[in-house]
Amino acid sequence: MSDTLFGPDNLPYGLFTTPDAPGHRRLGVRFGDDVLDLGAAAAAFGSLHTEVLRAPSLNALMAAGRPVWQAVRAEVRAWLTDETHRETAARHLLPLPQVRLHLPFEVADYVDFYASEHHATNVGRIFRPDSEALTPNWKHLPIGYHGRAGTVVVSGTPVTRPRGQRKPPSEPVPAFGPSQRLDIEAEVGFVVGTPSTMGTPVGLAGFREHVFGVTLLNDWSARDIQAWEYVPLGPFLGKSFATTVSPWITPLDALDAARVAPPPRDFPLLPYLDDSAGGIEPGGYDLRMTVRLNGHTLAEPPFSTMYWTAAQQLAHMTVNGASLRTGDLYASGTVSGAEPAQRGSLLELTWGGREPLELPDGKRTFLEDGDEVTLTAWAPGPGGTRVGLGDVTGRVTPVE
Ligand SMILES: O=C(O)/C=C/C(=O)CC(=O)CC(=O)O
Ligand SMILES: [Ca+2]
Ligand SMILES: [Mg+2]
Repeated sequence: MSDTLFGPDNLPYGLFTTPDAPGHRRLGVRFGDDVLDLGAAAAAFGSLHTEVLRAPSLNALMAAGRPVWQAVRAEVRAWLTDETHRETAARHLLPLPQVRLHLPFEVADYVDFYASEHHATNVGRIFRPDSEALTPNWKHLPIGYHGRAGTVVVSGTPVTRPRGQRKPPSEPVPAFGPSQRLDIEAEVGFVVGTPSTMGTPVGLAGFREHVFGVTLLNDWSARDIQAWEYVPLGPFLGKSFATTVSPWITPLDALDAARVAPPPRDFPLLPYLDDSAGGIEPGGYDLRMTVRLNGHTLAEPPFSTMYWTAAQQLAHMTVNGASLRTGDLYASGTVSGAEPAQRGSLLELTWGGREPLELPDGKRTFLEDGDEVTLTAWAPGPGGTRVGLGDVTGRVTPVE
């Protein structure tokens, strides 16, 4: 078990059904290549938290708050690892191939940030070659936009090629049709558990109290639709057709050994974003991501290079008094490192489609029908172990 990505220091949460009871959604914890049926195990062990663990989504546990998250995590770990409990727990373990995984929580609001300096610089150069790559606000606040919560889907859900308006600069009027520049964005999503009160901002120190866990996320993006529609209000239909998340939500506590300081800041930050003061935990996470297209590795984006941290994004998102709801999902923004092989989108990897990638199955700029994209990631765990994030996969299907 020591070299698994899903050992006793990880224990991510998911939601599953079995073929004999397809309508009965059950919470599970991944352990190696098995799923622990949480509700059944909780009842067998007489857990105080049986009710939230028998709920048909993660929202009840997420809303219960950090003390309950910590208590449940300690219990589950004991069930799976203590000699006295293992026999009982084994009765509630199911092999992964025998279950179907579902979107594990009800998404409330969905927000996407733009926090990689390398990504933002690359996109600025590609989309706005005649302007400064970074806008004047970029290093003073984490830029974000509101996405579409209802089209967040679980890994494995097919993604239909979106249709829309597109207008290359060379054309006088827009045309309508299937996107010809369908892209991916390799991101990390943060899932809010504990809600907050309207009018009361959540400071940097509130991150651990409010954020339940982490998921990999693919922010599918139609670059031709996006480039024509986004001025002046930002991304809209170019991104709202689908966003894929992992079926496994990794608890923040599983990523403690992966915490790192973010890159040095180029400007002093306003107090509500300033994490250089004493007493604030390092806000970065050392997550090593891989992007694959039809099995070929395209890039290895390093999350540790993100300029803005998830704690700063949460503080910014609430500084105006906006409240948090259980199930709010906010994404980091595309993760791109300094090296070309660390870029988290095809837009950057092919420099706007001008430099096709040479793959074993031919040249590639943007996604073709039938393409399958997979994001994976792991983080350093305690004592030299590794903590895996759940994979995020999606295949592009043609539009009728
Ligand atoms: O700079 C732009 O015009 C647009 C950038 C994006 O694609 C928005 C986005 O999703 C941000 C990100 O993933 O980092
Ligand atoms: Ca994005
Ligand atoms: Mg999206």
